[in-house]
Amino acid sequence: MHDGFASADDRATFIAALPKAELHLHIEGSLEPELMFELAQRNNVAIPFANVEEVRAAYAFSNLQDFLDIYYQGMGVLHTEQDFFDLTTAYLARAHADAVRHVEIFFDPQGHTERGIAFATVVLGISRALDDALARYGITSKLIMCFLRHLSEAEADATLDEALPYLGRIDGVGLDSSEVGHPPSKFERVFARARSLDLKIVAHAGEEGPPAYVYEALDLLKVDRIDHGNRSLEDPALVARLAAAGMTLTVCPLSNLKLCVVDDMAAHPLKIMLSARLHATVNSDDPSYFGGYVNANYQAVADALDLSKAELLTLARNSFTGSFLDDAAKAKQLATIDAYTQR
Ligand code: HPA
Ligand SMILES: [Zn+2]
Repeated sequence: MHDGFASADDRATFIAALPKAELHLHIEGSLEPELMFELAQRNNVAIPFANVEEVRAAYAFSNLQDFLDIYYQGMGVLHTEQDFFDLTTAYLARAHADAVRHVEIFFDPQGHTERGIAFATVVLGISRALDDALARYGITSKLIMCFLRHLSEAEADATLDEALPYLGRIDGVGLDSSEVGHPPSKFERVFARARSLDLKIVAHAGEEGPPAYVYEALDLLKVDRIDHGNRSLEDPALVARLAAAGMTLTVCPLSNLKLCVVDDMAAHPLKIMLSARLHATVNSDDPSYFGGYVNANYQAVADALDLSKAELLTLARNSFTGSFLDDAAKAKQLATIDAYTQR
């Protein structure tokens, strides 16, 4: 019935402990309603919800912008270094429970500096939690600073200036927020500067935006990975190019469903991506808002698309090969997958 598995339960058990990396996770999107209330109280911030149930009920989105409006409002409860530490620590405990061995975390500094929170407060809180997770769980990490694409390139440039003292802890830069109307070309110069600083480069492209935005991410920003990339499938030449380049796509199934990028999980393109030899990975994006952490994402697509053991192993392997770990660390992680398969 399920290729490589005796039953659906057997597959769920396999997914639960499968060693994996998460490469597309906005730390602000892991803010659970319970912590939102706790921090609102701690920092004396008013929130327009009476209880956790009201917050969850507000998480019904018909597109990316619907979500972003509530996401930027939610992050308003984060004020102190301890808040960012607590947020990141809570995510890492969930990641550990999902057999995540390596994480590459996005953060949105402009969502905080715009509100008067110091850049240092954000980076120091997040990175202290990342250091703790290495000691506590052995989870390794990279940190990726995203520019908000609805803001100007000059503002992104100023944010890169603010990051300069912290480049020892920041591994890459990304591009997120409202995609349509804000093509990668708008940020060509600031990404060139980031490359000159030896930062890794990623960009959200082809989530709601057209294939042309994916081409721009490749040709103008010179990305090392594409975040989402779903709409690449509309352009066979682009698919062939991404496959030939071994370009990793960080795909987010529950996000795609909640933001109506797909109408139904059964219509999710993940299996088509794998058949086209695209280096797809599975990730949670904003797990608190989209209804599940990384294993829930694997499980949802596995059920809807009846993924085989071989496909699940490919996804987990892709998560390490597409990571920014060095070759020795990648080899070590891939060996843990081989050992897992042979149990
Ligand atoms: O899925 C996303 N897309 C664009 N911007 C975002 N910021 C947080 N999540 C997202
Ligand atoms: Zn994202």
